[in-house]
Amino acid sequence: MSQSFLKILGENTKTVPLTEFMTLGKDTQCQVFLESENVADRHARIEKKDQSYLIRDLRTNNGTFVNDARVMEAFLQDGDIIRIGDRELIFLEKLEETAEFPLKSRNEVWNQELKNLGNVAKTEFPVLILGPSGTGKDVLAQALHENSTRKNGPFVGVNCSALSETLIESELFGHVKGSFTGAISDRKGAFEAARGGTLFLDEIGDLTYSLQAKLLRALENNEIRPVGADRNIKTDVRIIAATHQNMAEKIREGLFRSDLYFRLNVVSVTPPALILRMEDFEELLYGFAKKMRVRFSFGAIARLKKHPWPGNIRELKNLVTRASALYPREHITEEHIEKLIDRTLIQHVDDRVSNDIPVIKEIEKQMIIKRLTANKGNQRRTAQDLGMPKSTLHDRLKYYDIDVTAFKV
Ligand SMILES: Nc1ncnc2c1ncn2[C@@H]1O[C@H](COP(=O)(O)OP(=O)(O)OP(=O)(O)O)[C@@H](O)[C@H]1O
Repeated sequence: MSQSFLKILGENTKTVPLTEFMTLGKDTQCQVFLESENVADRHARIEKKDQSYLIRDLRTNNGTFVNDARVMEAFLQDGDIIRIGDRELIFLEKLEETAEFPLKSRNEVWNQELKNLGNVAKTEFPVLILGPSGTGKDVLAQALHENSTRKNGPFVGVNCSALSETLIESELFGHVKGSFTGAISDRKGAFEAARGGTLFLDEIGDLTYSLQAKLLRALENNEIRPVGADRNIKTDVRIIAATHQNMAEKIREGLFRSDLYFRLNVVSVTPPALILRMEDFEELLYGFAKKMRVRFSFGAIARLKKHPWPGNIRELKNLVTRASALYPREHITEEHIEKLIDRTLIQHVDDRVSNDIPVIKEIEKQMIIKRLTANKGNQRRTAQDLGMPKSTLHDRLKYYDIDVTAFKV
């Protein structure tokens, strides 16, 4: 029998290989340490019997559950869900093969998330892509589609902020002739157009409240009703949604329905701001420069690296496009850069970008917390992983009020 594993679900899901004999509980001596109030010190035991694994409850009050049935002992089968107190674990006979994902990063944290997306892509789960403008949410949505089992079906994108309420409703669900002024013939909506494929709902945070209710109904029942129609149509789409808005804030302000948010947010991913993944900067720059046939001097690149990139990858791409248009066949130097940098974004900090700043901070905070957790509070390794000097990490910890001792085990 090949190596079996236990996947411990939770905020920091981890997978541990099973040995001949393991105890599970909240005593730190347990091989599988489960920190939770409803878990007994020594709660259950898993032992290898012949070629199988047997789980035994250690006479606890709360009990041990396998696939929702309380058990005193049970042989485990691949995919069984074990519940102990409020912790859930999955028994895996072998690890799933990791599906490749075409997007990669030199930033270790982001690269790990991209790797996980290879597996996410293969599922039917909705994905919510959050984060600042220009970070590649659209690119990510397309990559998810192209690596899904629906890749031979259509990828249909709808920008939920671009049109009036009536037009968006018709854009999403379609309409029948005469249902509103201008509806001169029947029209299929995006749900229909994306049948068998992926529907990408961009700027979902801008969807009006009444359309949020209609979208929720469509997702819950897998059916839609075109505007003016008297019958529903079954749908067959995978949903990917994206927004640069701070959704927690929108929900708090009563502008976004939490029930729709939870439907969309089965898996969420936040591409980091460019400034937080500068390890990728040169590769991105060279990629754009090659396509647009411009060359940058070392001095120019050094100058570009000092720029804060509030418009993220889009801003970088635009700068290279501007360079190729303004200085064709020239070698771009530091002097050119001063003229090429888009100061409107830095000086006036337009509304979208200023709205993004809390999001950027939240992403940075979450990245720091993730690395501190993985490194058990080790600041040197955390700073190294995040590609920042230790002194910067200290400043950030103070700024975000993160207590490092909480991560030490
Ligand atoms: N990894 C990448 N490699 C190359 N180009 C990229 C990458 N990610 C994004 N881009 C380019 O950057 C630009 C912005 O990307 P995209 O439109 O996906 O961002 P976005 O986060 O969806 O922006 P918005 O929130 O404004 O819709 C696009 O021109 C895209 O082609």
